[in-house]
Amino acid sequence: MTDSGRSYHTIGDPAEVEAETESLRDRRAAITELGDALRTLVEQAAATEAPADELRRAAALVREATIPVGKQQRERGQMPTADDLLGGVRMYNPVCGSGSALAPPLLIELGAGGVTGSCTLGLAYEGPPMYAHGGVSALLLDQILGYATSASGHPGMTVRLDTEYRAPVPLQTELRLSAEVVNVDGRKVTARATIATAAEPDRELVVATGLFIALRADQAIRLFGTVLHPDASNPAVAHD
Ligand SMILES: CCCCCCCCCCCC(=O)SCCNC(=O)CCNC(=O)[C@H](O)C(C)(C)COP(=O)(O)OP(=O)(O)OC[C@H]1O[C@@H](n2cnc3c(N)ncnc32)[C@H](O)[C@@H]1OP(=O)(O)O
Repeated sequence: MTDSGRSYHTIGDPAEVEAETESLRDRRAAITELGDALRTLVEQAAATEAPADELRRAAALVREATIPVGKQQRERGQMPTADDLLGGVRMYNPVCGSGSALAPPLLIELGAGGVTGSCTLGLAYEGPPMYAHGGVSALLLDQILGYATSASGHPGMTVRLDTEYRAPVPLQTELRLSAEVVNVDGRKVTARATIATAAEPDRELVVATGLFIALRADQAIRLFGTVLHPDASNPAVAHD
């Protein structure tokens, strides 16, 4: 991989490939390190009771931190160079990505017949006092439903998400999510997912049913062509 990280699917000397792999691993570790620091910042900023002068000092430090991070930015049509779209590596996914300050992150594992997830939501995700915002629950559920449909061999896009809030989701509490595909009808895939606490995994706090539609080839190309099929029109592809 080049230092700029623009191309790591290279074929060549094994030693060089190993070095590239190590470089990619190191960059992903650094992205995760920054993500961890940002998550701590976001959580502490949501919980802070510090006085105004301390908050202004912190704001100045954060503004300074944006300088090195902002130096090399990608465009919308470019995948992050640390990602592996087909391999399922999405470093900045806002639910699972270890590089995303927005992601709790949700850790997802593939299991027999479905997928399970775990995370703990801090005060930054608060909706009703002490409990998670309902939109955050829907976000987690949409993601794990998407994983379940993909893992079953029927990837698609969400066209409908029905969410039933049975009890509030507590913050600062280890959560367990699970999802499984319940029906496949041509391009339409239906899956069910739940949120519970780790302490009471059978007590369903939020239950969602998602309808996913598998994209036709022409739709996939129309929506994602530049990133799925890199060519000369794709600014994400290095031509140097
Ligand atoms: C391991 C790695 C993991 C990786 C895991 C990654 C997980 C990511 C999870 C995140 C998922 C997302 O957020 S996805 C982002 C949010 N979703 C979107 O932006 C999707 C926006 N929607 C669309 O672009 C479009 O609806 C398409 C392209 C998906 C489908 O369009 P289409 O092909 O024209 O579909 P269309 O003919 O209208 O409908 C096909 C069939 O579905 C039905 N249908 C369509 N919409 C609905 C609906 N809302 N409610 C009920 N039924 C519907 C129609 O009646 C029809 O049934 P019949 O007549 O055939 O019976």
